[in-house]
Amino acid sequence: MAVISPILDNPLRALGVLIAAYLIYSVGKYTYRLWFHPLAGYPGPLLARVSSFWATSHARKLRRAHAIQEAHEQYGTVVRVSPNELSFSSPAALKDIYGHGQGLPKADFYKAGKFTTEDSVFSVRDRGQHAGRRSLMAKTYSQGSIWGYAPLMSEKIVQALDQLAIRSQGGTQAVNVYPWFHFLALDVVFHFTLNHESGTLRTGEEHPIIRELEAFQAAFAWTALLPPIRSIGRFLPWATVREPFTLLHNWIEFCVEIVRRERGNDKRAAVMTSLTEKPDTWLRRKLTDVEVAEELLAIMFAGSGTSANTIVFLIWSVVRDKDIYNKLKAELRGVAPDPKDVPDITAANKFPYTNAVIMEALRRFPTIPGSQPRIAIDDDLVVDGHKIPRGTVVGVQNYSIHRDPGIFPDPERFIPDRWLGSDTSKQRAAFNGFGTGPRACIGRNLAMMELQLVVPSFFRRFDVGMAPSTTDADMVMTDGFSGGPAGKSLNLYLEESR
Ligand code: HEM
Repeated sequence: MAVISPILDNPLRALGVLIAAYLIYSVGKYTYRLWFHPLAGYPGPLLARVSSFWATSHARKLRRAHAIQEAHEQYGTVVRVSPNELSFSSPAALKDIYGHGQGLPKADFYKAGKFTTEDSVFSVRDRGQHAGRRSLMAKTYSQGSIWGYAPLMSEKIVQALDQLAIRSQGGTQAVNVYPWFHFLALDVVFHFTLNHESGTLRTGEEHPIIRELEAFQAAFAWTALLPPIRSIGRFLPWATVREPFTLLHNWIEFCVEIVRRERGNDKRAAVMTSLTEKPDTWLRRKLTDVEVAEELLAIMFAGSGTSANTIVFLIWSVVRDKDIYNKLKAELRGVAPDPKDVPDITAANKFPYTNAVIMEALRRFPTIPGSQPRIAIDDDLVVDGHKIPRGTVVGVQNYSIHRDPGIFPDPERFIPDRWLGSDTSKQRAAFNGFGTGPRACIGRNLAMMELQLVVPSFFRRFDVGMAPSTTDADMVMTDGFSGGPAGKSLNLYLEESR
């Protein structure tokens, strides 16, 4: 006490002691992380090795995946991207992290991926709990069930293309197709989950849920940075923080209300039936209204922007390359005599060049571009030959593995032919657009069907020209966990084809 009281008596001296203590603590922490941490031997940007600030600052600028890719180009296939996180970029790592047995559990990062206070199949981290929830829905997402939904999806595609045709006035007016493919993708998942149409395709007016979906991205980013903000965000005085959480709250209320209403409806959507009828094997009871709503919210988020942005990037890539455009048009003229036809899904599944274009769009523009972080829970984990300490966060980001020049030569170029050779097994082993293993995309069949129906229908129906108002900067991919074009616009001239 005799030593402390002269310090406490003098506020300036007390402040100096506090600052000195903080500096000593920080120097100690950074020295440990740099030289004595179990990951100290891994290369990476200096700031990333001592602090998570490097990764979070790039995340806030929506370019975390790009920064990590630059680090891979500089340091190789394994990079330390945070004091406790390694990013890998090899097919072997894909198998080691996501593929084997049950795969590694998702990292705490996914806690931010909850809409309500409950977990969904997307956010849940426990492997047993995940298996229970996923098995409830697996049949609804099988290819057989999804293909049964093709006629309804085709109707929606015709609605969307008709709206584009009206707005393009015979090819004389540039049309921004970006919102229309978002309306379409949203209406598809809306109908799939809620058995209702959102109305946007008929009226051309944005459904409030579109803004609410966008708001979730901002809320997700804030929550990943500062978890407690999730419960207080909508009461805060700052509009930039308050607004996304308020919109998110409205969206949750809307979904819970629909679940309450739909439970007793014998014409409810198949996904709703699968979530409400049988007990969850892990919980050993049926799901509550909020738990069902959480699943629906997750599906709408995971299944709309991802598909829509893939379509937008694909169209842009095709229209700017005359050879690819002509090859695609030639294939489609050969298979669909009527330009206004939406093809049958069993036929569309086999259009060779169209499917190569789709694969190349999913490779070049993976709409989940960043790492899908997992946690090492055992002491004996080996990833691509590296022994990984327990507790380390590990991941492979699609933005990087899809740009491996050894597997995809000239990776920045859009080259559908790379999917058409006699042996494409190397490319397919490195393709991770829908994830790998037990946590891979449950909606893959729905997304693929959407791409396989939209792409031929759009390019068969229209002769397409790029409007000069579309710039390369508009089409730079942002990474806000899901990736999209920065400018949120793709302006095109669309003339009815013959
Ligand atoms: C082109 C479109 C799509 C792409 C590129 C895509 C990609 C992915 C990827 C990479 C994952 C793994 C994420 C992770 O581990 O963090 C994932 C998971 C998931 N996706 Fe998709 N997705 C698409 C469309 C859809 C659709 C249409 C739905 C639903 C209707 C959907 C629902 C989900 C769900 C629920 C998960 C979590 C699965 C689990 O953890 O068991 N996705 N998706």
